[in-house]
Amino acid sequence: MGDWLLVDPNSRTIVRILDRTSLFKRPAPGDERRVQLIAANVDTLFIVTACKQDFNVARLERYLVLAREVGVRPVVVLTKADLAPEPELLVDAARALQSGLRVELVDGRDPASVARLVDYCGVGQTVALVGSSGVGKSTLVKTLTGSSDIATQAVREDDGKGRHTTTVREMYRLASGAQKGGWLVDTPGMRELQMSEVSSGVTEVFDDVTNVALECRFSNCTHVAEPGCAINAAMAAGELDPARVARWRKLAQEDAANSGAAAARRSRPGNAASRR
Ligand SMILES: Nc1nc2c(ncn2[C@@H]2O[C@H](COP(=O)(O)OP(=O)(O)OP(=O)(O)O)[C@@H](O)[C@H]2O)c(=O)[nH]1
Ligand SMILES: [Zn+2]
Repeated sequence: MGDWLLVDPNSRTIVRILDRTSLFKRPAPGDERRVQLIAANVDTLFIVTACKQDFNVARLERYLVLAREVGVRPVVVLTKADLAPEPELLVDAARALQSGLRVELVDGRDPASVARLVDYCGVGQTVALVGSSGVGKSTLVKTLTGSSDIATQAVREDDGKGRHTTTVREMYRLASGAQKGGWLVDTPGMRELQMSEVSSGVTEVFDDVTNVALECRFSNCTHVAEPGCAINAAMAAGELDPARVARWRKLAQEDAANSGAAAARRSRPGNAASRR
């Protein structure tokens, strides 16, 4: 979902699908050699997390890696601001993860509070939501679409026979005040994205660590006990946070393992036996 189509206004037929500016995809369930497309042309990714128990730096970093890899702008949306004693501390913790990272603190139920997100939601903009269950994504959808009943906000799609049918409610029209805005994607597929083939995302989100790693004496340094390891030296000198280094290592290893498995699946011949 999320493709922009060039449509002939007279015949109302599709002329072509416009080139995608971004694309979230994953291995297709059931046939992992194929890819399933999840959302195209997303401009902004709202990484939704609640100020309560849900707040977790490692989880935020995972979503930041995905955003970077796909090339969409990440915005951390901290919900349930009204329930946290000192939400500003969490805002600071999130901002520290990446220079220039935008972090917005909201009470998702309050339109005045959610209004700070409208800049990302204008006409022509597509926003996608990610975040754990219960953090307040549906509540944000309701407030951002200006509807108390999101069931009425279903996307209308052409069914190919010239009639409009109402399909799955995973894409919503945003409203900025009385004006129509862009589009909001809230699909379960976004919750099942994997850390696979995201090595450039990992490198960029953890550039504080990866820049130091460039200084290691051996280019294939594992940063465990090698002589001349710049990562170990920087941790010893208090210049790198060992916890962040550990999170980087875990994500990089997870990505390498998943990416290797994905490449192996693709190279496996399909139905080799039946072709003989
Ligand atoms: N106090 C407070 N409660 C909120 C806020 N945002 C959401 N809630 C409440 O949190 C609960 C969960 O919100 P949902 O919007 O259903 O969460 P969700 O992320 O859509 O959850 P899933 O559908 O399971 O993915 C609901 O009871 C909301 O009313 C907020 O900013 N402040
Ligand atoms: Zn090293």
